Amino acid sequence: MIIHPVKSIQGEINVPGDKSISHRAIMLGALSKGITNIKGFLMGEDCLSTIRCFRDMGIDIEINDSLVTVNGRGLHGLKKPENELYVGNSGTTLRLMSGILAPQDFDCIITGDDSIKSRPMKRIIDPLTKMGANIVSIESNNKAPLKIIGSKLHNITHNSFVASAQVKSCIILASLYTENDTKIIEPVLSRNHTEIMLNYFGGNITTEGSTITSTPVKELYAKDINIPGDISSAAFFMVACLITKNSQLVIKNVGINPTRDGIITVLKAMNGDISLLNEREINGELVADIKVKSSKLSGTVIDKDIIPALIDEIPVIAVAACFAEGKTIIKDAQELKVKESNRIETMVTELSKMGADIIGTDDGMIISHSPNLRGATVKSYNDHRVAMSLAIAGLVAEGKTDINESECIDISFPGFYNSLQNISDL
Ligand SMILES: O=C(O)C1=C[C@@H](OP(=O)(O)O)[C@@H](O)[C@H](O)C1
Ligand SMILES: C=C(OP(=O)(O)O)C(=O)O
Repeated sequence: MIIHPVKSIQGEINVPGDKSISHRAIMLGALSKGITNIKGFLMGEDCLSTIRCFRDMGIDIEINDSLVTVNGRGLHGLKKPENELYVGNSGTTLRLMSGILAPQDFDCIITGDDSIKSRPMKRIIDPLTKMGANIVSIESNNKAPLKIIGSKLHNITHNSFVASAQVKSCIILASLYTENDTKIIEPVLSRNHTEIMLNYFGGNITTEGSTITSTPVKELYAKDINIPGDISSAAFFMVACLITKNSQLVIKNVGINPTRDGIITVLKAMNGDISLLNEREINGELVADIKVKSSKLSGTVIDKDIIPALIDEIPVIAVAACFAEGKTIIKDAQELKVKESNRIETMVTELSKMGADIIGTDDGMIISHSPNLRGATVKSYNDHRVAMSLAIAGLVAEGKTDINESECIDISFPGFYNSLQNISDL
């Protein structure tokens, strides 16, 4: 992908559907009795991987333009897949599905691409094993491929060492197949889309602080779902607009769930001119239009409790930080090292090539005011968020930015380049 500097960002856009909610809509639709119609589903590769896996387990899922219809077969309706389940690049698919597979009455193998095979799975193997699951890491390295031998599960109380919605959701989904309450205690409450959607489908999940209690129910019931735009995708345009002169943008219909809205809090703390319009609730999720204007940013400290609410946005926050007076310090974000790439290493390496003053630390980055970025040949390490963050930097760099391995953007944001063209002179 080639990016040239733009004069300004203007207009109104929609971003594709929320990735986390799209995965969950397929999974819970499949496990419910009846038909779930999904509007606003993200047709990105990760979510299509979730569809493929459920089709492989006998779930009839139709895609008609932008409408996805899941013919749910209830909690006990999945069939043994004929082949290995392949999740592609999607950590969410692998970790959430493991919770669904562990209590089935069949065995299967679940695997994915090279990036997936390098990501840690002990964090789900341990609690699932404590629940009575039989999971074998085939290479004995606590990573995928995993062989999951369906077993009878029981409830647990799990103190999670990491605020991870994938770990939490994996355990909640497994707990649907137990008899008593399961409790999960998180260090900080992570994104709660699973809890919201399960309750919407007739489940029984309660949350007090960062303790989640799942009370098993006999059956889930299908319901139609409207998925809002993904705040993680909107983040790229929010930053693009803030750092480009004479710009103003409205991003319509974006999910602003408080467990996801850290990007808004942080960009406002950096002096970003951001306002929320038309706030409303759809299927239990908060939604708004986000209005952004070019701003003179200042540095900030991002740490502790807010990290889970903006974990996927840190690569693009690093770009914003180059344009902020003073220093921006990002701490307590070790989780960045175990995403699609080591996002501390990859962002530091590639943004440095463009002239950013950025230093990697063990748990984050320190970025100093370095607004004179220059175009360069950079690469994404096949990490969609890295590719898109570098593209945003390219919009305000001098000269041409050539991003290698940019196809991975389709994982979460098909049409990203066209959207940029729609709001600028790119
Ligand atoms: O549950 C989810 O949908 C996700 C949770 C987060 O991962 P962790 O649970 O590993 O923090 C996030 O980074 C990922 O993009 C999506
Ligand atoms: C980390 C991400 O996704 P996943 O864990 O599902 O691969 C992401 O989309 O940034």
